[in-house]
Amino acid sequence: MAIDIMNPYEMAVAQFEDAGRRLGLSQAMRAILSKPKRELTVNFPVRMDNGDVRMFTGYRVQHNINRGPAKGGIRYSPQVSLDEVRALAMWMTWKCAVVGIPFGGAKGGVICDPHQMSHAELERLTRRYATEISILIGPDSDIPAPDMNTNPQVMAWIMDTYSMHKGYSVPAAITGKPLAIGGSEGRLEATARGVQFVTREAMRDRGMKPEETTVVIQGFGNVGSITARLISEMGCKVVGVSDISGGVYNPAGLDVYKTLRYSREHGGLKGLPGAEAVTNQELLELPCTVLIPAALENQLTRSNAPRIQARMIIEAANGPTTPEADMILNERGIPVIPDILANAGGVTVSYFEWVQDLQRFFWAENEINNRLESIMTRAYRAMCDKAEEQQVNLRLGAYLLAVARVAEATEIRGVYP
Ligand SMILES: NC(=O)C1=CN([C@@H]2O[C@H](COP(=O)(O)OP(=O)(O)OC[C@H]3O[C@@H](n4cnc5c(N)ncnc54)[C@H](O)[C@@H]3O)[C@@H](O)[C@H]2O)C=CC1
Ligand SMILES: O=C(O)CCC(=O)C(=O)O
Repeated sequence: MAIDIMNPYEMAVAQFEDAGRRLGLSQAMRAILSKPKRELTVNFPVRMDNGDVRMFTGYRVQHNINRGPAKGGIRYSPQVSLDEVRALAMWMTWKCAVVGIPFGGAKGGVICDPHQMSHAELERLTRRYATEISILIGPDSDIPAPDMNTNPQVMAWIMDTYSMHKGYSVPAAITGKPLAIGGSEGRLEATARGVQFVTREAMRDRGMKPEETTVVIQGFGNVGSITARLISEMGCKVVGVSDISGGVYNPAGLDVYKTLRYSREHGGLKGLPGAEAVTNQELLELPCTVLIPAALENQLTRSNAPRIQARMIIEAANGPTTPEADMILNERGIPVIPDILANAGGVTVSYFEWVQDLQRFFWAENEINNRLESIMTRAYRAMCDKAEEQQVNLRLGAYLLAVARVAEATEIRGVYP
């Protein structure tokens, strides 16, 4: 591990502690909120297509459930670790609190490489993992959703497996499902749409005109690729994008629709005609107005933060910026719109999906998008006001709001003596 790459859980605790100290939370409250409430590790067998049986390890961590049922995605990746899932669960708690939706925070993960598995293997892995974590999940207790390398199909298998155990369909047990089984209009685009609303507000505040704004996006999956489309529809010029295979750059602007089609047809961005190939590290340091990390944690570190040329960073990924990089960017006057706010559009529409499933009453897409816009812009404004009032950066502004809400719920429930 490179020296400036941080353990994500230590990073999440450091960010929380910063807010906890400033809020004057008691030692007991800080101890409660810095630890996950429940952690489940499951080791389970899956029969592979060649007949072999392989063991897999998965996790489901609930950080806090004082404001409502636990909520958060499931990640499939060879790099998943318990500390990563702990961090992602804690970030979910603050995310739900900062946008004011009635959930606590959770996250799940399975150590696997879905790109090396067949559809049938992935289904068997998913169903077995869902069974193993079914002691925690449910519409009133813990509601999973997609994250990296999981999608509506995976959510459908989890919903089906959970429902098979119950003996009836329980759509509200999971969100991010296909529309045919109780998914919500707008959920697929929701995280990116939230990123777009927040980017638009942050640009307006700084007098950045879309036609003069260049954007670089790291990650071209659900969040990154749809963000690229929505941002270019806003009139901004997307000059660089990347995926795990590397990045592509054209200072004159990429044709986002052609790029999307190329990536779909070729299974990635590598070799995109009319663009210069760059590495993911080079991509982050390209000249641009707005940089949007939309892939992984630990991308902006103390090593590259001094060389970032963007005038503003929007964290579509969870945890892309280490606390050291945060300090450097802050000193350099580069605002960072923090993950817990910037990418909260996904969980916000997951909340709408859960409500619709519980009521068996579905809303139109424009209603979803309008409600999302109003929640995201209100939360963005509240974060800016808090940061201004306390003379702190935007991450701390968002944390002060979120942590205070979770601490208040914890205190008022009297869950500690
Ligand atoms: N899907 C959702 O609704 C939400 C996702 N997020 C966060 O957004 C980020 C992206 O998630 P999704 O788009 O859902 O995942 P995805 O699996 O759809 O896409 C991930 C993208 O990142 C790229 N990538 C993977 N490893 C990389 C590396 N080492 N360097 C550069 N690129 C790499 C992949 O090639 C892919 O293009 C994650 O941090 C996730 O936690 C946050 C909120 C909600
Ligand atoms: O939609 C959800 O419930 C959670 C999405 C997620 O995992 C995230 O916001 O990081």
